[in-house]
Amino acid sequence: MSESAVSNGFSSPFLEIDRSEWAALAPSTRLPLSETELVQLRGLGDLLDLREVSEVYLPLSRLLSLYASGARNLHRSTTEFLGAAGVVEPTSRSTPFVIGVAGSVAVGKSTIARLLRELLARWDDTPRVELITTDGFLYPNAELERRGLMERKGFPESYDRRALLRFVSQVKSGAKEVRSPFYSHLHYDIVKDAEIVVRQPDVLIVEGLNVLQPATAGHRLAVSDLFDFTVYVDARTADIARWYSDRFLRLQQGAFTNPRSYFHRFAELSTAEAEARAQDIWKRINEPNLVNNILPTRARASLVLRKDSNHAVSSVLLRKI
Ligand SMILES: Nc1ncnc2c1ncn2[C@@H]1O[C@H](COP(=O)(O)OP(=O)(O)O)[C@@H](O)[C@H]1O
Ligand SMILES: CC(C)(COP(=O)(O)O)[C@@H](O)C(=O)NCCC(=O)O
Repeated sequence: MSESAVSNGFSSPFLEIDRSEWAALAPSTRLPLSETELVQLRGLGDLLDLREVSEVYLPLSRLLSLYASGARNLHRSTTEFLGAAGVVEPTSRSTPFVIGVAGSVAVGKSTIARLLRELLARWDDTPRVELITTDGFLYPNAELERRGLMERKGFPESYDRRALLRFVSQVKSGAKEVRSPFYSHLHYDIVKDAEIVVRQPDVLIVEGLNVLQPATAGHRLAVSDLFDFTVYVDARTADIARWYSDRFLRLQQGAFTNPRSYFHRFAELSTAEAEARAQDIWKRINEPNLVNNILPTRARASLVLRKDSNHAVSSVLLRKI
């Protein structure tokens, strides 16, 4: 374990835990996930194997469930304290523990968020876990076009940040049922009349590129102010660019062949042309967003997962408590 240097010369707020130390944390409990369940969670990747799950993500899910129980205990004690003076109802219910998952396009956020949802739900303290992605809060394409932002999809200004903040505030304050709009990667747009409904979970995971952004001038709060814990998924930019391109090529041979896909016009490209197209989108949109908007938020995370070129986590940076 060592002090980390994600901090511009200041004494680092993080403890850096290398892979083998972190793996030693894996509880002796049996992995609460079968091989079949795991296969369903893999998404498009082949490397997310049982070893990675048990050495990295199982301890992480345990740590998160400890933080969630800690928050619930704190709520219980403060309710008792404030309830004695009649300031709050003694029966006031603990509100959901909210986890943000941030990082570049194609770094593996959705794979990790889906896995954490499954693992967390298997711990006794956090059985009800819901997951939303911030793409549901992108402005619809028509509005992005009106604002001249079609080339900036995924940049902070391409989201309806007020609606996202309202959504998470409502979940966090214990509302019975809260609705999020739905974004389709197939249509590359918000789908009218579709929605995701969140009903008082124990844990809400909010996954998205920009969830760690602080409030901008003139705004009192950002969604990051409502998180109880945040995870930043980190890797070398050149590796992420390759993962982006690999995923693009796989989609080109799969989802893009669907005539309803926004990217159907790319289905007939040769591999070299498709690769060039992926690199062009990466260079014009996703890399500048990573460098200018996403990376600068890394030091705000509660925990940073550092991945190697094959997606294996090489170290974990945990904010000192
Ligand atoms: N742990 C992993 N092992 C192997 N491949 C992975 C892993 N995580 C993600 N991938 C692959 O990397 C690409 C990007 O992952 P994804 O979760 O879709 O990223 P994001 O949600 O950040 O855009 C996908 O092709 C995915 O299958
Ligand atoms: C939909 C996204 C903005 C990601 O949104 P998120 O859920 O992280 O808020 C991104 O996957 C995307 O489509 N970016 C636009 C550039 C591109 O097509 O890769």
